[in-house]
Formats: sequence, structure tokens, C-alpha cells
Amino acid sequence: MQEYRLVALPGEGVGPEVVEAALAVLAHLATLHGFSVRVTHGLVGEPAVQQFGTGFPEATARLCEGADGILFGAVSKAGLLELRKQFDLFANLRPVRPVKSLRHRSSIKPEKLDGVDILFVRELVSGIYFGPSGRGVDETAPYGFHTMQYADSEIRRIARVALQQAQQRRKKLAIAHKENALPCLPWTRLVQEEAAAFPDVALVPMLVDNLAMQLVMNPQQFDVILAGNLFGDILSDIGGAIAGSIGLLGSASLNADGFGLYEAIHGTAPDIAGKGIANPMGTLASVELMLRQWDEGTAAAHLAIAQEQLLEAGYRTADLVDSPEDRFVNTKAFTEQLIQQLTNSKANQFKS
Ligand SMILES: NC(=O)c1ccc[n+]([C@@H]2O[C@H](COP(=O)([O-])OP(=O)(O)OC[C@H]3O[C@@H](n4cnc5c(N)ncnc54)[C@H](O)[C@@H]3O)[C@@H](O)[C@H]2O)c1
Ligand SMILES: CC(C)[C@H](C(=O)O)[C@@H](O)C(=O)O
Ligand SMILES: [Mg+2]
Repeated sequence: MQEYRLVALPGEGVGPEVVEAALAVLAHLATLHGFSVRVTHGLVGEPAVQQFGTGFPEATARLCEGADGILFGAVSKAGLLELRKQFDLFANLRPVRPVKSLRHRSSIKPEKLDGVDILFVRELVSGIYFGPSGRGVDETAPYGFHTMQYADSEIRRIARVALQQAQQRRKKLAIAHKENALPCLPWTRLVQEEAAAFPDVALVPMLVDNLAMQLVMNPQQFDVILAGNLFGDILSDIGGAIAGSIGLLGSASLNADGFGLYEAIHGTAPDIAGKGIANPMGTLASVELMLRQWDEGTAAAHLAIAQEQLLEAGYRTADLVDSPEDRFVNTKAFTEQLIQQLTNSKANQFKS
């Protein structure tokens, strides 16, 4: 039996709540689909700061080395950027595919949601997050700076990931850039040069401000959207408004060897943390991406379908409730329902 080694880093806020839910679902899926997952827990973020004085301690780094994947909850900041950098997790994939039963939750008009299926490919270990930065005093005036610096090679390698993804999908790649103000970062030219090896992919360079507006006005036009670190962070949160809740979206952050960290795109949600009501579907969407990366595609599809079936049956976590017919469930109840649904649908649809 295939055994995977997974490091769980729950972190802070709702992180532990959604990771616990996702691990329970993953364990059940493993049983149903004939693989096993050995989970080791590590500290990251505030709990790590308290114990080790740093958000990403050496002990956690060692745990992650040699694992088959990392399931990450959320942190306020401490440790996450270091973790991404240490494992060179440069390719952040953030899919957005609104489901039918949540149409009315979306901020987009229902008729503009038909067929919306977007993949953000976000560069994750460079750009303004990691460029030279500092604070100083100029004469008497204090100032600060962060530098958006990219090696051409860093843009080229994330471009190749985006091009590959587009080639396997609807062959359209939008490039988010800001060359009218930041001409030293020629994303369009560099992507075009890499695209010579992908002649069937249509490139659509767009100024990032226009792209943000177009995402809201007409999301149907997009297939894959390539963006640098900061633009990708901001644009992908718009995906939450398109899907109906930020709590629904997951991500995979991969290095060149295909090793990955999997996390929801939302944060610690301090306003709801500790109440047991967080939506675990963003973390479950991340588990789905992890299963695909592990070549457990049947289990991944099973997970996706079972969640859609629960939503169709009206089950809703707090962030999705908006009508009296909705069946409100907290995180634990949603997880239990999902496990039940996986068992039921296994019998119907996934006979092996
Ligand atoms: N990857 C990460 O660990 C990550 C990502 C984003 C933000 N953050 C951090 O999280 C903290 C809070 O950030 P924020 O408030 O801007 O963003 P957030 O994503 O934590 O929350 C934004 C809103 O979405 C809601 N929400 C988020 N996740 C939800 C879920 N699973 N279920 C239901 N509702 C959910 C919250 O309740 C809140 O109203 C900050 O310290 C930020 O740095 C961490
Ligand atoms: C917590 C923060 C540093 C992080 C980011 O900006 O990358 C988050 O917003 C995300 O989307 O993963
Ligand atoms: Mg973000």
C-alpha cells in the first residue's frame, strides 16, 4: 500500500480548526481509496514563536524535509515567507471554479458565472516580498522601502509553469503586468519568449489594474492568469468574491521537484477563530490539489464531488448561509457530513 508522509502545520487562528477537519477527511479518503497517510505535526507562526522564538524553527524545517507534502493552516505572518523560500515553493496555483449551488453567494451576476474556471499562477518566492527593504531617515524625515525585484530567470520559470497549465486547459494565458509604470519588469516580453515552446497557447498581456476590473466585470474571459507575488496575492482574493467566500479557495505551492505546501488562500480569520465555525473547504480544496499531485486523482475527484453534493443538499458553514432553507453546520458537523457523504458516494460512483 502506498504510504505518504505528510507534515501538518496548523499555525494560528482558524488554521488548527480547518487542518484538523481536513486531516479527518483525508484519513477517511485514504481508507476508501487504499492508501495511507502518516501525519506528523509541527509548529509554525505564533505557537512556534512562543516555543522557539521564531515563526519557522529549525525543528519544523527538518520535519518538512523528506516529507511528501505539507498541509498548512494559517499564520498572521511569522514563518510563512521563510517556509516558502526555504523550499523554493515558487509556483503557487490557486484555482477558482464557482459551484452551481453557491451562485447566489457570488458577488458576480449569475449569468456571468457560467463556465467560470480560472487558475491563478502566482510567483511565490520573489518580487516585492523578498527584495531589498528597509527603513531609514533622510535628513530628518523617516522613510521606508520595499523593492519589487525579479531576476528574468524567476519570471521565465513561473511563466513556463503557467504556460504548461494553460496548455492542459483552455490554452489562454493572461499576463498581469504593470509595464506602463514598471518598465524594468518586462513580464510580457519574457513570457512571450518562453511561449515559443507553447505555440498553441494564446497570450493576453493585461495591465494589472485593468485585469482586476475585468475579473469582476467579466470573469468568463479568463483561463490561466499569471502574476507576480504581490499582484497574484491581491487578484486571487477577488477569486473569493467570485466563488462566494474566501473560505472556499485552496492552493498548492510547488517547487521544481513537485514538492508542495498546500494551504487555503484565506488567513487566520481572527473574527471567527475559536468559534468552531470556519469553513474547511479551502483547506479541503488544497487537499484535493495535493491528492492530484500525488497521482491519487480518483480520491481527489471523489472529494470534490462529495463536497458539491453536500452543498447541493443545502449544508452551509456560516460564511455561506443566506437563506432560511440553508442547513447551517459548524466545522465539525460539516466534516462529519462530508465523511458520511464520501462513504455513501463511494458505493454509488467510485466502485473499484
Ligand atoms: N496563508 C496565510 O496563512 C494567510 C493568508 C492570508 C492572511 N493571513 C493573515 O491572517 C490574518 C487575518 O487576515 P485578514 O483578516 O485580512 O484575512 P482572512 O482571510 O483571515 O479573513 C478575511 C475574512 O474572511 C473570513 N474568512 C477567512 N477564512 C474563512 C474561513 N475558512 N471560513 C469562514 N470565513 C473565513 C474571515 O472571517 C474574515 O471576515 C492576518 O494576520 C494576515 O496576515 C494569513
Ligand atoms: C500572510 C501573507 C504573507 C500571505 C501572502 O501575502 O502571501 C497571504 O496573504 C497569502 O495569500 O498566502
Ligand atoms: Mg493573500
